Amino acid sequence: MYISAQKAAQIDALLMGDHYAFSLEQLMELAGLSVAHAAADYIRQQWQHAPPRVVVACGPGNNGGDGLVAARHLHHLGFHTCIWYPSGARSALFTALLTQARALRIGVHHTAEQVALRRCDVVLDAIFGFSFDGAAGVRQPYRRMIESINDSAAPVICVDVPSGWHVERGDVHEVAIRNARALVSLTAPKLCARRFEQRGGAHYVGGRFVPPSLCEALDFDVVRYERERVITRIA
Ligand SMILES: NC(=O)C1=CN([C@@H]2O[C@H](COP(=O)(O)OP(=O)(O)OC[C@H]3O[C@@H](n4cnc5c(N)ncnc54)[C@H](OP(=O)(O)O)[C@@H]3O)[C@@H](O)[C@H]2O)[C@H](O)CC1
Ligand SMILES: [K+]
Repeated sequence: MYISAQKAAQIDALLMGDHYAFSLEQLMELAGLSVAHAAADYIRQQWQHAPPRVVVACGPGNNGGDGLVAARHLHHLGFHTCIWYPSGARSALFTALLTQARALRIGVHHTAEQVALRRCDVVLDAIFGFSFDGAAGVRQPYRRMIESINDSAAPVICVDVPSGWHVERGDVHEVAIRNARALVSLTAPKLCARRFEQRGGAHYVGGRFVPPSLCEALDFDVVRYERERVITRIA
């Protein structure tokens, strides 16, 4: 059920290989849509009367891309959303995702000061996913970003892996997201999700697009989803 960082990368490579032929754009859209639905589900359960502003903190890789997509879907689901994106777009895909967000008048900010994170906000953590390497610490500006999220004491919903956590061993690094309340695992939970569950966090899985034959080939469980939902809550 819980997979290593290596297996997560293998799943991605197979999905985008000749046999399944998904594009990165497709996978990111499906991932971001799942994240938005899981975040909306969690927020609606926790804040019944005054939905908070959702600050989507995006890192430099595809985890950040999932965040850019999720911000747009959260906007369509009725949430007040803004994007915190310190890096520049690294490809035409990211430029397009930023353009789509701006066209919806979603604010795109570069610095902590511009975002002005408040205790009553919810942070969607899309800083690092399964390719994070914490051996030499977290490089700037992401170190500062994680520290200011921790300082704000805002509750955090994490995309795929809580940022700064070791993908397999969990919360073992000095600089890491501390106030993680919910986790949205994409495709299949990574090993660190076990530690997350042990702390009592809400755990969702999104990935209702993974061909069962791929689960069989790489020996991981097919996730069961109810009715037409794109996510399922497993803890
Ligand atoms: N299968 C799916 O459902 C899909 C999941 N997706 C999401 O993609 C991420 C994995 O994306 P990837 O681009 O491989 O990597 P990350 O976003 O996790 O991070 C890579 C970037 O982070 C930088 N990095 C790594 N370590 C550090 C560090 N210690 N300090 C600072 N920066 C760091 C790294 O920089 P390099 O210079 O080292 O290259 C990268 O820029 C997965 O988790 C899902 O969320 C996809 O959307 C596809 C579908
Ligand atoms: K993350």
